[in-house]
Amino acid sequence: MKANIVLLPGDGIGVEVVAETRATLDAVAAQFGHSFSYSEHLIGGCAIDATGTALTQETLDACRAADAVLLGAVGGPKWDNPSASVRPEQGLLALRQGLGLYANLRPIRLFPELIQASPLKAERLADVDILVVRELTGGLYFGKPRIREEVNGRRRAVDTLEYTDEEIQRVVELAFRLASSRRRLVTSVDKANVLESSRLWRTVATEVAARHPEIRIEHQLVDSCAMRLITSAAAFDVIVTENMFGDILTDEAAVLAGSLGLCPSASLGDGTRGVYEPIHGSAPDIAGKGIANPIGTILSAAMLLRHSLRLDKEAAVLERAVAQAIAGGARTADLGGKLSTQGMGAAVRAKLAG
Ligand SMILES: NC(=O)C1=CN([C@@H]2O[C@H](COP(=O)(O)OP(=O)(O)OC[C@H]3O[C@@H](n4cnc5c(N)ncnc54)[C@H](O)[C@@H]3O)[C@@H](O)[C@H]2O)C=CC1
Ligand SMILES: CC(C)CC(=O)C(=O)O
Ligand SMILES: [Mg+2]
Repeated sequence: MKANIVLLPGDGIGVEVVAETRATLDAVAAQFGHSFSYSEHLIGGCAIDATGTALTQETLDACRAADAVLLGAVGGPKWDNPSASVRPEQGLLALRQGLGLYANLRPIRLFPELIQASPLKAERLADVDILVVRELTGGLYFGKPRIREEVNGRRRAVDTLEYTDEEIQRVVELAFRLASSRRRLVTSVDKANVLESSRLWRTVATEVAARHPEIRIEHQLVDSCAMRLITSAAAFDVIVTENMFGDILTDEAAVLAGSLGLCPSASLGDGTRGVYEPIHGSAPDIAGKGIANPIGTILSAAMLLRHSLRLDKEAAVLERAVAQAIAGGARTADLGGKLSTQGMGAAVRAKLAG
């Protein structure tokens, strides 16, 4: 098949992990006789430097016209001035909103050979297989008003956590659909003991659950959820939650896997187009050294093959190649190894045909 893929490497290690993933997608295409064409566009800090804005209309239009988008990461110290009027992260938020990608699927799966890479005891990690469905275009990252001002000599700032019932319903509905082909448990995470928006979330989640009697629902407060992710992660199947809660809980859950650099994601809306990106950021502490782990991005590309291109077999072959490379001892520095980003990509490609 022919597919038009937009690459948005972004900033920092985003550039390094996307380059390695493109080479890996090319290897998949060659193996199965597909033709993937790529166009590369700016987002984040590099877009601010070139154009003054973190997401140009040109980049957004290219993404709208593509079959799928592969993104690295945005941000870095160069653009971190708290008084700056434009920030790299705004580009990513605008892209997600502009493409209507309201659900971010973040699977947390463990490779048995990496159990020792996690600081947690092995017995806490047995049977962990979690899918976090993070709401992506609402909640605290998008609510209005958003204010920063000075009033009577005092500095004041406001962020707003706002949801409509429709925004909650569509993402929770998706979580239930996904749970139906898994272990049939949805954990809806909120802060309903304090937040009005969470009480609406819990009410709507309960209404959605009533339409899916074959699937169990449990409600969990976000603070105790953070604790259970460490003490009893295997008890979770699908977690569905607010934008910022999901952002934070998934970085925590990455510790179960052994490294933030291993974890992929798919940002999806109602159609087949999606944005696929690792859950990590631009990692300024290791950027430019060629040592970032590309596996989170390569596994995001596998999600791209499955969700946007409907290439289930190719996705499975790529995921198997990653598993075999890791089983064969391939390790970047975050996993205690010595492989470079390119070395890890090459180790995966070496297992593709096998
Ligand atoms: N989706 C995105 O584009 C995201 C962007 N960011 C941005 O990234 C910048 C840095 O944020 P941080 O809080 O430092 O989070 P980060 O995720 O960039 O890094 C956290 C830690 O994990 C390590 N790490 C991350 N990815 C890795 C990989 N692939 N291989 C090996 N080690 C890896 C880093 O070296 C660092 O020690 C900020 O500007 C932030 O806004 C943060 C999260 C998501
Ligand atoms: C806007 C992003 C920087 C938020 C984030 O950390 C993420 O999506 O993982
Ligand atoms: Mg994050």
